[in-house]
Amino acid sequence: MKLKVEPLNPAAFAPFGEVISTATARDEYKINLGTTTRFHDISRVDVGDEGGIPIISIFRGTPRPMPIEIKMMERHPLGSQAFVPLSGQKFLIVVAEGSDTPALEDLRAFISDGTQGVTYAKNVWHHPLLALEPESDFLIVDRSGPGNNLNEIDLPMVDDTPVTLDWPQT
Ligand SMILES: NC(=O)N[C@@H](O)C(=O)O
Ligand code: NI
Repeated sequence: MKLKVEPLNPAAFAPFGEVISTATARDEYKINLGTTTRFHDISRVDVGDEGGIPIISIFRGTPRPMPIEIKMMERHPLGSQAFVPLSGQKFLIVVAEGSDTPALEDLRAFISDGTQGVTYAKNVWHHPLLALEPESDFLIVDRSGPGNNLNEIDLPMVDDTPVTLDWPQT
């Protein structure tokens, strides 16, 4: 099965979480004597269940071998997880609707233009980081704390072939 890669946009991504960009701030105003613009309250961090705390990490991602195969998904039942590219790099996002076992038809794929990050809402199925450009860093905001915050699942194959991607025509 080939999964169509869509340009990332807030409306399309809304069932899965939030797009993080200067265009998606809930408010925007000047601070610091007008020298800085605050893009305020872009995305929410939802990590407090079962005593979780928010932490900031950096993931240094390297591209997956091409053609990228989508063989598994994961979710974090106790917290959201945010990815922000730190050097304007594009990256791939694969998510699935619903909180039950994801079926292939529930999968959606998006590509960030490099100015956009994402927050996966708590318990949303997603593929672990899919970097597309040579070794690039991502700021991560997610949860540290007790309890199991990771479910993983293998995806079915069709005719012994894993899900691959149908990239937009450039
Ligand atoms: N394993 C880990 O911390 N990262 C994943 O959750 C991911 O979504 O990349
Ligand atoms: Ni994750």
